[in-house]
Amino acid sequence: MELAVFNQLSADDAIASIAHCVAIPAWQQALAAARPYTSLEALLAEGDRLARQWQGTDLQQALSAHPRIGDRVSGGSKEASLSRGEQSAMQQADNTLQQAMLQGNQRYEARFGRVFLIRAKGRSGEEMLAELQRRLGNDPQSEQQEALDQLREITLLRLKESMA
Ligand SMILES: NC(=O)NC1=NC(=O)NC1=O
Repeated sequence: MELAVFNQLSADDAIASIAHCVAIPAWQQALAAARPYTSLEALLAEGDRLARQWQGTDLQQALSAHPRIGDRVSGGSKEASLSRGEQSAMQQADNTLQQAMLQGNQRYEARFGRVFLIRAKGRSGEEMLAELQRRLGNDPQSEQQEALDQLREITLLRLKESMA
């Protein structure tokens, strides 16, 4: 969408146009409320600033819209199609990698009590598995911060794409 179009939408339409970036209504509302933006850079900077305020509860809220890495992403929603694209590397993964990722995801969920979240775009399956193994060693506080950073990366990539 053109930035100029985004700037002049109604509040509800502006919120709806960026809702797929992350399932955190407060972020969507605040980003829409800070319009008009003079440039894409200004929009991305505000999206980043707002995302740096996220806490654990925001992470839980957002994870409802993020399928496990490697799971078949079903559904026709915009989020589901974005996830399928972002996680495309896992589609080519061989059985061994798929199994290792599934096992890693289950270990991660048992340890941290939530889905493992990683910015998948641009990463191979092997890279994501390595990151999963590394992060399994994190203490809960450090891991929450890493997950929040990854959520912010995914969100800003989606925001940038939607305004391209
Ligand atoms: N569990 C996940 O990390 N999911 C995802 N990462 C992405 O980059 N897109 C997703 O849906």
